[in-house]
Parts: sequence; structure tokens; C-alpha cells
Amino acid sequence: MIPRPIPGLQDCASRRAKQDLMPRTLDGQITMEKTPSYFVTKEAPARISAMSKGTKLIVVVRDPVTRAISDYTQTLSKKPDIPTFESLTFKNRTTGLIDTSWSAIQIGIYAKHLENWLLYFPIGQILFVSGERLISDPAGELGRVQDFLGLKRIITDKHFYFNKTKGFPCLKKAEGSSKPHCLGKTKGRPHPEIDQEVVQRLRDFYRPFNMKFYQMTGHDFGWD
Ligand SMILES: Nc1ncnc2c1ncn2[C@@H]1O[C@H](COP(=O)(O)OS(=O)(=O)O)[C@@H](OP(=O)(O)O)[C@H]1O
Repeated sequence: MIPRPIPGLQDCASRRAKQDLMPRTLDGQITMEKTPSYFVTKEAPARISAMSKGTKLIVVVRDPVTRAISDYTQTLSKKPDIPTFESLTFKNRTTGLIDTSWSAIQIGIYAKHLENWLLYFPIGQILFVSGERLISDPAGELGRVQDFLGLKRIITDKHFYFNKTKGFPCLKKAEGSSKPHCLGKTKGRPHPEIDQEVVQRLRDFYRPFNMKFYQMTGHDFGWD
């Protein structure tokens, strides 16, 4: 059971005030909250643990190189004048020194972020969902989520079809409707073409962190 959520990472008083505005979780209900930045926020594990040690945590991860490019694509869509991905990647392009302070790069060092969580939560309380498998086998991945949450497997293959144009699975029927439902326009956007040498340098950079992450989670995500 996931307890009532922390609506943000504010101080306790404002957190409680916000919680009081939220509906109560009734028996048989699970309250969920999605805030991607929690995984990389230093204070989040301690605060969530202080609120409820039993909180189940779900983290969706994908190849950190693709993640960085996707992150950049998102920023570019809002600020078209930013420097190129290639120039932001390096502190010094000649020496090949990666700028690990750039958030697009930093967020993908999953092993480092996970270490913070493991100070407060056992690994069995965290489910790692593969972003790649959410596309190639959504029902399988959601099967794992349902098991982790102790739910009956209600969502299965029957609920999805693959939309080739979008390159994503879509729901055959949206909740409360008889019409199909696909993810929005910002999902599956084309990414800019990145210099392959830079991509390779990033692959080399992430490899040891990925290996450590596989070891910590006991799961090979196949990013190499
Ligand atoms: N359900 C599901 N399955 C697989 N992949 C998914 C899913 N939802 C979001 N995404 C991909 O995650 C990338 C970031 O999406 P966000 O949901 O954060 O969207 S947004 O950037 O806030 O608009 C973005 O990646 P790219 O499209 O490759 O850039 C989304 O397409």
C-alpha cells in the first residue's frame, strides 16, 4: 500500500498543509504520486522515509545516453537558442572531459542516485521499470508493476495495440471511453542527430555506472 503522497519537497508545515487538501486514501485504494525529480533529489529519500518507511517506490529508467538526448530535445523545444548537445556535453571537448554538472548528463548516473535511496529504503522496496520495455512489451512491464503493488494482473496484452506511426503502444480503450488512447505529442518526438563520436564517448562514460546499477538492482537493462 502506498501511503498518502508528499505533494512536493517543501518544508514540513507546507507539506502537511498540502496533504490536508488531498482526499483521504480509503481502504482498497492506493495513492500514487509521480515526481520524476525525486529520484535525483538528495533530500527526497530521508523525507519520504520520515513520512512513511513502507512507501513503495517505482523508478522508470532508460538508456542514460538516449535519456540525455531526450532531455535536451525537451529543453530545445522550449528554448530553441541553446547551444548544441555536443557542446553542452563537454567541459573540454579536446580532452573529452564530460560536463557531469549538466543535468541532462548527471541524471543518467543512476547508480549514484540509487546509493542515496539505499541509505533509507531496502532494494526490495524499489521497482525499476525499463523505459525500453515499456515500449516493446508494455503489458509485461506493467505486469511487474501490478505484482510489485500486490494487485491482480488486470492490465494485460489485450489492452494495448502498437501504433506504428507513433512508434509507441497505445491503449485500445481509454478509461471511461470506448476510444483508443495514445500518449501525447511530446512523447516519441524525433531527437536531433548527434555526432556519433560524442554518443560513443557518452556510452563509454556511462558504462561503469550502468554496470554498477545492474549489480545494485540485480537487473541487466541491456544498455551496452
Ligand atoms: N509510457 C511510456 N513508455 C515509454 N516511454 C515513455 C512513456 N511515457 C513517456 N515516455 C518517454 O519519456 C521521455 C520523457 O517523457 P516525459 O513523460 O517526461 O515527457 S515530458 O518530457 O515531460 O514531456 C520521452 O522520451 P522521447 O520521446 O524519446 O524523448 C517520452 O516519450
